[in-house]
Amino acid sequence: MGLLLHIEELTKAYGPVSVLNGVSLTLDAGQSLALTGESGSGKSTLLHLVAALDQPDAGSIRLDGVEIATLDDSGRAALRRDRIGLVFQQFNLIPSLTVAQNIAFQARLSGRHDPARCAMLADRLGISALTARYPEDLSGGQQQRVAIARAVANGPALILADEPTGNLDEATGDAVLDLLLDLVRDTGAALMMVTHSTRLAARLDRRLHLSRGLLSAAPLVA
Ligand SMILES: Nc1ncnc2c1ncn2[C@@H]1O[C@H](COP(=O)(O)OP(=O)(O)OP(=O)(O)O)[C@@H](O)[C@H]1O
Repeated sequence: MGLLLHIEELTKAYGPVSVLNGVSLTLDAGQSLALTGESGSGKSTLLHLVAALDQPDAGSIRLDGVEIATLDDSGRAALRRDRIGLVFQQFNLIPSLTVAQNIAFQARLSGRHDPARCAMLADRLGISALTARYPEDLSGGQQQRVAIARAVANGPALILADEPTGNLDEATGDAVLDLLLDLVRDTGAALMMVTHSTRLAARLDRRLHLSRGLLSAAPLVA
């Protein structure tokens, strides 16, 4: 499968605090990448830049050959809606919508709502019995799984997941990663996943470690 994401020499500072100092990486369609690094090392910052939610100070991010910096606001919104599945640490579920409506939300916006796929995802994530409930009636781990279902409901080319198993017990976290890796295998999506778990990171195709604003190969066992 071909190159999907090409990041070159990315830098980002917040005021005097330099967070990314020249980050480069490539990711192929159908490939999974674990991103590790200490708290505050810039992992979320990197995902935000790739998701076009924030702009780098310098460097290049190309998705399918398209330089994200050349897109205007609506182009970036379309990219997030149609090509990228985002799972962030804040789940950002819509309180006035049920679980089922939350899961379908992004897919409906992009005109790709598929009820059978939503049902399959809810089943795989163990939240089928919760679809009529509202987010405030769910535990943190249940909300996290709703956010994951929503992120992948419309078959994104790139799944960006920031600690997607952070609120889950080990067995549920394993099941969530099983689903993400099945989607990578079955749909050819690429997965970039931040995790603090070396055990989970070991199940992905590649591992990179972010430290002092630079990426390096992460050891299999920390
Ligand atoms: N909007 C912002 N304004 C100022 N500083 C920021 C902003 N966002 C992040 N930072 C700083 O950038 C650094 C990297 O933060 P980031 O959230 O990317 O780290 P992280 O590796 O994802 O951490 P964690 O594992 O704790 O989630 C931190 O020092 C943080 O305080």
